[in-house]
Amino acid sequence: MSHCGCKGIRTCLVCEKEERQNETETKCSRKIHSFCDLCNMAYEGGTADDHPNHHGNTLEFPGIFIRRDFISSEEESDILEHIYKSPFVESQSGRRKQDYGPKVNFKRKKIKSDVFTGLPDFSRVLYDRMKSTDILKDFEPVEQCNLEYLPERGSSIDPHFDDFWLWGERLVTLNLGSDTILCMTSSDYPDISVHIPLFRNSLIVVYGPARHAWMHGIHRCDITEKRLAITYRELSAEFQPGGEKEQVGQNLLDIALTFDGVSVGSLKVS
Ligand SMILES: O=C(O)CCC(=O)C(=O)O
Ligand SMILES: [Fe+2]
Repeated sequence: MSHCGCKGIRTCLVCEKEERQNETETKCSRKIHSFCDLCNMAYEGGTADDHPNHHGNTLEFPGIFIRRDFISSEEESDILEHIYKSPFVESQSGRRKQDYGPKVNFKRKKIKSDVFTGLPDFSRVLYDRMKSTDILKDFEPVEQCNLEYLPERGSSIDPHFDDFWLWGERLVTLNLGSDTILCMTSSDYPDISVHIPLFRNSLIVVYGPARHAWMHGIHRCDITEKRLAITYRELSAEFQPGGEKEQVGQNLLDIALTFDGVSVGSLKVS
């Protein structure tokens, strides 16, 4: 498991380090709580490997589902091989990305689907497997984003909420390449952060309070080896059957599930 220095101790050294680079921000003194997917509980001061010998105060943390070994190592190699046949585009905070989805202006609430050719072929088998787990049996992804994190580029993702207007309840991520930690923070709990283990080849579903009440991010120092995250998103109620924008949603879904897509960055701009 990659190590950021804040595991098992009470103060978040990551935030402290970032604070030292920017003296104007207030010092982070959040107490780390490590989420254990085998107990569905977070433990103050714990680490991802403690189970079953946990100690420290407990914190319930609903809205996280983890399926370890969702894919095998052979499948991981195959998927990565597919991914690296397509070009990446530079993204923020040292990340690179590949997008399979509509072009969206979240501020203006505008969606353009003409650049969207569908999810990639290799996602078909993952889609079928996702739907065979109870929590995802009605999951219909309309967007896939592949994010590459590299330690030498200092890749990270700042704490954020994924959009609520277009994207629905469940955020689903397949973790490839290496382990890392998803750090959850909430302004309602200024004294704590919750560390969710993202095991290599595991699938995570973020939903409920973990989706709505907690921001998620990944610290730079938790990326110690190359990591590739594949995130699938579903539509919000407004774009689902019975919603005001049902037709727009259906159109996106029809395109997505052709599994004939090329990443948006691969399209020739005329
Ligand atoms: O890399 C990850 O696992 C998280 C990515 C993420 O939060 C996002 O793309 O919105
Ligand atoms: Fe996110």
